[in-house]
Amino acid sequence: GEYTLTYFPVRGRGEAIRMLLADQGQEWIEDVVNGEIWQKGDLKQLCVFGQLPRFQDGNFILHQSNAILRHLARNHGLYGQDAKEAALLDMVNDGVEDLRLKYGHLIYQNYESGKAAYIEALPAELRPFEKLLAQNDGGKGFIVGKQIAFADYNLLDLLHVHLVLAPNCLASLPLLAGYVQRLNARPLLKDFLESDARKKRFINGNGKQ
Ligand SMILES: N[C@@H](CCC(=O)N[C@@H](CS(=O)(=O)O)C(=O)NCC(=O)O)C(=O)O
Repeated sequence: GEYTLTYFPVRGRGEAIRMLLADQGQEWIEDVVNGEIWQKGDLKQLCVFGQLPRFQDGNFILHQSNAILRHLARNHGLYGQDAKEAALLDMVNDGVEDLRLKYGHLIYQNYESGKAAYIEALPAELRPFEKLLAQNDGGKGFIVGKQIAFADYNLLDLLHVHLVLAPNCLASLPLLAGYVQRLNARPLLKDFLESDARKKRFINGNGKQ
């Protein structure tokens, strides 16, 4: 059905969804909610958990960014080739979520005081993904199996935002560095990354990055 993403004018928890849709050649409506509108509360009270993103697939409404990614994965062949690959993709996506939560805590709770220590610890936080790449076809492909999956888009977004926070964070993680370059070069994703909408979009809601 027709896709609509209702979210704030930030990358945040919406960007992996946007990159999946763009790379899969899908169109969608950006229903952008700014802070003022959100503060009124009318929309918030309609949201299952009082939060955004909200995704509409025709008249089917879904919340929770990871549930949205998985819904799109099921409908676009982005959940691996079998149950084992699907399970590994869930493992990877949960690992992305763990680090995303830590990143969100840094950005929104203790940016000034926590930034140095966070960056110091970052290579160790990212190394599990380097190892997973190394175990899959020498790290020259995707995070699991032989095809791109929803967890790739979520991991790519996580790497994008960490490269802004700490430009050298992949210096000791060559497979991840190559992975980012390789995915960024995918024609439809490249167009998306070069679009004005992407370029003008803040990463987080408080302007910190
Ligand atoms: N687990 C949820 C978390 C959603 C969430 O935290 N949304 C925040 C915005 S952001 O963290 O995704 O940028 C929100 O709606 N905040 C506004 C509010 O809580 O009133 C998800 O993954 O979708």
